[in-house]
Amino acid sequence: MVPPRPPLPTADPESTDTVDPATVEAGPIEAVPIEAVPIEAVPIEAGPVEAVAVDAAPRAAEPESVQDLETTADGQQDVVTDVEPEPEPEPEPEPEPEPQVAAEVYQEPVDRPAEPVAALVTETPETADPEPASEADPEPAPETGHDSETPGAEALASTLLDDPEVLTAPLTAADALVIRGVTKSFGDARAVEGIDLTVPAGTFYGLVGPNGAGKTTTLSMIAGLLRPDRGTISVGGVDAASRPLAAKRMMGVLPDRLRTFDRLTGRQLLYYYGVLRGLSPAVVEQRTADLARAFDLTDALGRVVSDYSAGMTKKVMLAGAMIHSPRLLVLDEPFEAVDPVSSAIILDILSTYVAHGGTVILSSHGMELVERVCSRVAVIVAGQVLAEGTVDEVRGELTLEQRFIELAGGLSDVEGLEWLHTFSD
Ligand SMILES: Nc1ncnc2c1ncn2[C@@H]1O[C@H](COP(=O)(O)OP(=O)(O)OP(=O)(O)O)[C@@H](O)[C@H]1O
Repeated sequence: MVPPRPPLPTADPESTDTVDPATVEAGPIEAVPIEAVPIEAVPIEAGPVEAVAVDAAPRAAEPESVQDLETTADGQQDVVTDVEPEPEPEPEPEPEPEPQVAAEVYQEPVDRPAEPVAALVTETPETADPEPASEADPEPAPETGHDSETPGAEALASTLLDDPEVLTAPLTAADALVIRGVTKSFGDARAVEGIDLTVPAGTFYGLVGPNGAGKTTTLSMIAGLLRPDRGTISVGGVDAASRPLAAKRMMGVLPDRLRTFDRLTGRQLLYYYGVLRGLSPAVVEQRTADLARAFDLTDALGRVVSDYSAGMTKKVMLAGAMIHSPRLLVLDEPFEAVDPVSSAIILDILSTYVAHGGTVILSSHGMELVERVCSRVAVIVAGQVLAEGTVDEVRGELTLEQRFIELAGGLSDVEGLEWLHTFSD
């Protein structure tokens, strides 16, 4: 038998439990004092973070989240996180972060698992990288071997390459990068059409081509940011499709557009670049100081990256690409917007890095620069490699710029712009 329902409560004018809104007089709202609780920055121990593989998606539909699903060859989906984050929504008005927060990151270590990051870097057993995920580097901060205010490229390159993780890295292949038959379309538009490239280890390799030729698309596929429709990419002998984590671990990437967590300070950004790549906070701190001195960013480290100039942003992201001393640097337009002094320093650092066995593949529109520093070059036009080889082989009797213009189809017709000289005022 169903028990009888209790009567519904009726409004009692004397009661304080129920209130007739019509009878309530608005009173002043009292501010309630809130006890401030200090927010601790937590150093995160985590394995290396992989770049996101994004399927062919039109630019307009690029993902907003820093997390993306990476579908593996066997159809499994992995959640991976990108070192190069996607743009954040419009910044809300918020107090500027205190510069000392970054310092607290190092001073107040809290021994607790880094759930957010650990959860982001997952791999299904089917595609799991047989190598153990690199752990936080237990080594103390390495000696930098320099006392001067500005480290020389030699010292910096030695510091970066004198990393036990790198020395034990699995790269044994003579070729740092091998690309075969790689094709990529966006809808009906074929951006890259059956590209073959071979980049020997210890090479400074230049990718040149006119606007829209497919350079960024090619570099994005190498970096694991885009998935090729067809073809294979092998990094240091590791197939990037079947072992994406192992392949990405060997790379440092400067993506085409300067999208990053720009509400962090430069120091915080480099901290996360470092720890997400498995370095200990002490090593990150040391390398941050070295890189900041080299890139003339020391005074800017405490400022939020959104306040940086384009060149400064490029430099701090370049520093982030280098901080874990990768075998291969994949750099999209590293010198664009960078001043001549900084360009010279970056070139010096990269040249010394290459001289010590590192490999650089970069895209650039600076023919003179490519001609001067690159040992090999590929000219891409309309998604195809039209010339490849040593700089001497590619340019022949011409300058690289002349050869480039020739391969790109010559100078465009400037007829029809006579109206430009009529000066409407
Ligand atoms: N996400 C995308 N969605 C649609 N089309 C794209 C996308 N990315 C590139 N493309 C197209 O692919 C082609 C190659 O572009 P890509 O950015 O690789 O050229 P690029 O050689 O790097 O050019 P630039 O020198 O101007 O940077 C272009 O036609 C471009 O419009």
